[in-house]
Amino acid sequence: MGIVVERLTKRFGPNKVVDDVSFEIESGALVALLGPSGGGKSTVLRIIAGLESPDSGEVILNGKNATTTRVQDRNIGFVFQNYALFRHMSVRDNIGFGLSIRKRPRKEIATTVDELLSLVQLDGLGGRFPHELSGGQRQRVALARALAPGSSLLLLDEPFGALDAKVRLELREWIRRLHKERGITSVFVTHDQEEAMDLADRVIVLHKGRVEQIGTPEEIYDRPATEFVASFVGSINVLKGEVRDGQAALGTLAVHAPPGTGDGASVHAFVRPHDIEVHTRIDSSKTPAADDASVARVERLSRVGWMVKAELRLSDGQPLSVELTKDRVAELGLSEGDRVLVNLRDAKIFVQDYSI
Ligand SMILES: Nc1ncnc2c1ncn2[C@@H]1O[C@H](COP(=O)(O)OP(=O)(O)OP(=O)(O)O)[C@@H](O)[C@H]1O
Repeated sequence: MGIVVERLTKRFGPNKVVDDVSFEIESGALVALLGPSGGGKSTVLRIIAGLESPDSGEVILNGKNATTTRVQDRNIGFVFQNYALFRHMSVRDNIGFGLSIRKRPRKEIATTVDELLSLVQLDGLGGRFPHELSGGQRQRVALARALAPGSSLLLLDEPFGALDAKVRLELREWIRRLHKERGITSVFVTHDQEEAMDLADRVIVLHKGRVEQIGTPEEIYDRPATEFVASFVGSINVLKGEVRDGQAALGTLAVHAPPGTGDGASVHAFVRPHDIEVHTRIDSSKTPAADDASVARVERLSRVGWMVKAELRLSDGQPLSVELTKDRVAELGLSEGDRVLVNLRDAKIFVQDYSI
């Protein structure tokens, strides 16, 4: 099912929780609504589901205006964070619930439930009750239940929220698999950027009720449209400066200015920690690229898995976070207090004009 959301607005009392939100989701896509808590993600999802009505704007499902269509007529499966299973019903009855209320023949219900039990690999557990299942299993029942009525759109609101890290990863695999096998348009809400980037083929970043950016995970990561996106998704250095003679002067560092910016324009450069080269003076004699390097002091080195995070301070006082492999740190013989030379890899820097 394709979704078009057009200029949605929703207020709760004085708060504009959804503020002129528009986006399109292609049929069969796996999309994340990503943003910090309170950004309006759940409200947007609930409006698509028909559980909430917008103050203005439209929801178009499969080319038809569905803004006022009743929930039960939208053909949508919904999965919540807290499973929301019926406690007094067996797994089978939970999964078959949507079909029972639609008065489907018993035989059809039994076949569909069997099929779904095996899809979510819970064969043999149909007679259990929710309290006899683990968190991950319960969430798989919730998924199966959402799929049972043959929904062509699956909406998942923080579906992994209540689960521990290992089960979250497993369930991520589930969603990936289900999505691949069934090709159902799926939209999930998350505040976890890693989860969104890993699972979704498109990400919609929502902040304070507004769309900050829509793109593939790569676009969001490599070309953040706003400073908010840059800092929310992955870690990044923000260096502030201004354009002088076609160069973005960022304190002691300089990179190419973005096209179309004139002298005096104020710019922010976003640089990922792993896109910064570090040399020692001795090492730099082998590296011609170090000509335009800037001097920095190593303030702190800390291990993060197989990487080393180095907190540097440029000679103009700006902090700079750098990530290096352990091997590179050993090769440079780096320790805290050392003076080093840093290079920004020009091609990896995203410079934004903030003067307008
Ligand atoms: N029914 C409601 N009545 C009043 N305020 C609400 C209601 N639903 C949501 N809100 C408020 O709207 C804002 C956005 O909520 P929403 O749940 O859409 O955000 P979210 O991005 O999904 O955040 P979270 O991850 O915390 O759920 C919040 O400030 C919330 O308190």
